[in-house]
Amino acid sequence: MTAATTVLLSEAEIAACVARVAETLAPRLQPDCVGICLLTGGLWFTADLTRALARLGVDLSFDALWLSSYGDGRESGELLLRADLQRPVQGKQVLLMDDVLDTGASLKFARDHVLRAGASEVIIAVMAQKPVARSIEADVVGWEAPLRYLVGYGLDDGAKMRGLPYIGALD
Ligand SMILES: O=P(O)(O)OC[C@H]1O[C@H](OP(=O)(O)OP(=O)(O)O)[C@H](O)[C@@H]1O
Ligand SMILES: Nc1nc2[nH]cnc2c(=O)[nH]1
Repeated sequence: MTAATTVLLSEAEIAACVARVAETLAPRLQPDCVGICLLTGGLWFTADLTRALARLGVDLSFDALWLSSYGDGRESGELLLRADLQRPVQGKQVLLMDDVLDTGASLKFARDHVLRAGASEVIIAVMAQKPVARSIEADVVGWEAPLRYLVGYGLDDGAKMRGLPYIGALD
């Protein structure tokens, strides 16, 4: 563990949150639902959530959308679409999965993007949500996070710390 990191949510607590998210989502998901991971940070939550859903008998189609706005900094900046979807979502229910909902700029872009591509419904699941006023809300939230700079479980500090199995705060 990096000395300055305070553990906020342990590996076991993350697993319990993901299981709860999967149980909440499972009854809402249609057989042709397309699960979309917001890269890069959403990868870890998406991997765990898709496996938790599979344990409940839900097998999603899988795709990814690569967005970037924070770069190596700690503030939301210009939002870049680095790589687009690989599969059509026309007429389909979409499940967007990401690590954290902060200002909402990334998920708002992603939701608008898949709606423009013809998705019939968009459900948003995030591992963590910060207490910030914004124009978009998640449908299912794993953990209500404090207003701190988070790392671990996909959340990076200059591309490092994503692989930490817990969520911590640097500040
Ligand atoms: O609600 P917001 O203020 O938009 O912040 C949330 C986004 O910030 C991070 O992405 P980042 O741009 O750092 O890219 P990354 O996925 O490569 O970490 C995180 O993975 C979310 O996608
Ligand atoms: N690593 C990291 N990325 C973010 N993107 C938006 N909020 C955060 C945060 O707290 N930590």
